[in-house]
Amino acid sequence: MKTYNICLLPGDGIGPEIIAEGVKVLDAVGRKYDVAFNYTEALLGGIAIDETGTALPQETLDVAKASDAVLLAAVGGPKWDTTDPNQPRPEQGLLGIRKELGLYTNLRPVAIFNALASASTLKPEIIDGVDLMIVRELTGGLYFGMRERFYDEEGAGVNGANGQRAYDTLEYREYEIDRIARQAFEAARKRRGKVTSVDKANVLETSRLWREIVHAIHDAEYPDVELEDLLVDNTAMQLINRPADFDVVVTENMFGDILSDEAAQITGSLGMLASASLGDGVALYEPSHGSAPDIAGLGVANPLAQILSVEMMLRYSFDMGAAADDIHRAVTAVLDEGWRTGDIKGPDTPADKVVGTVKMGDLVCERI
Ligand SMILES: NC(=O)c1ccc[n+]([C@@H]2O[C@H](COP(=O)([O-])OP(=O)(O)OC[C@H]3O[C@@H](n4cnc5c(N)ncnc54)[C@H](O)[C@@H]3O)[C@@H](O)[C@H]2O)c1
Ligand SMILES: CC(C)[C@H](C(=O)O)[C@@H](O)C(=O)O
Ligand SMILES: [Mg+2]
Repeated sequence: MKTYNICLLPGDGIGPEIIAEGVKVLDAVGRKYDVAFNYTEALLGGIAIDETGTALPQETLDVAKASDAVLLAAVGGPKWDTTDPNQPRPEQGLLGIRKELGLYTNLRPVAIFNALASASTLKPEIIDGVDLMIVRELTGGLYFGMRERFYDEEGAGVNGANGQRAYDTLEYREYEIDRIARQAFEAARKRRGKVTSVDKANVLETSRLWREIVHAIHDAEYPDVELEDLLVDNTAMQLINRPADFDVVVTENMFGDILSDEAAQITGSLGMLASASLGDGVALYEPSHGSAPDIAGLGVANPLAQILSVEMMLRYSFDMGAAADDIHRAVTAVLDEGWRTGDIKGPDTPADKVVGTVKMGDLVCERI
């Protein structure tokens, strides 16, 4: 029997609740296709800080690197929120594992499930036909540049300030832009053949370099793909104005973070947005949303972004396209039958169709 080893990182908040549903779905697929999934759970984020003092313990990294794929839920929460730069933060664990595993490509598919059209913030005629893929650069930019907090004389005393100062740096190397641009063009060739490259080239030097490199690769190797440039502020507006016009959207780390939460709302909820983080080795799959501390422990979180991340794992890491299709079909069927978690229910959803995290996972498994 084919066996895959999966590193599980439940993390914090709703993390343990939703990852359990992802595992349930994997097991359902395993039974159907006679494949065994072995799980090794490891610590990441706030729980890792509590138990080991660091958000990314070496042991977690070792388990992740030795696995065939990593399934992550979410990290963070108010318990560990601090503005003290000397205190560990859960998010450092997430950024650390992305960097250590070299996961420079983050794919965030924004597809509409027809049954959820009424859950979208946007009008039905605007979301009709929306199917876009955000290709977010994940290991560079502002998230990983030099940063510092310090005191300096200049600002001290002005309006009573005591002179604190801080900076973050936004930096990109040519090869980092080159490789993410290729990922976007390759994705576009498998989709509808269009790439929108999002930057802020009217202001930022990194964006001007980004634009030059994206165009050079396009002209030399992907002339068959349609390429458009769009400034990030305009993109934020166009995403809710004409979302169906986008196919592949490629952008730097922070713009991608912001635009993907915005795009999630087109689908109805952040609880629907899956993601795959890919590099040259083991890949990591996680929902795009966070640990949702406001609903943690209540059993009401939507597990579908996690389950759809499992779908991506089967497709990208295990070459199990048929099983991935089964998951997608099962989720579609459950939604078509009217089942909803709280975040995607509409004014017309009957109360007996509103289910919790575990029930939603069960419904998907039954249809696999
Ligand atoms: N990948 C990650 O681990 C990740 C991603 C984003 C935020 N975070 C962290 O999560 C913590 C909370 O951040 P936040 O509140 O800004 O963002 P969040 O994504 O956790 O939540 C935003 C809103 O969406 C809702 N939501 C999110 N996922 C949901 C789901 N599956 N089902 C139903 N509703 C859902 C939440 O209840 C909340 O109202 C912070 O510590 C943040 O740093 C982690
Ligand atoms: C938690 C945070 C560091 C993370 C990010 O900004 O990358 C999250 O918002 C995401 O979108 O995965
Ligand atoms: Mg985010």
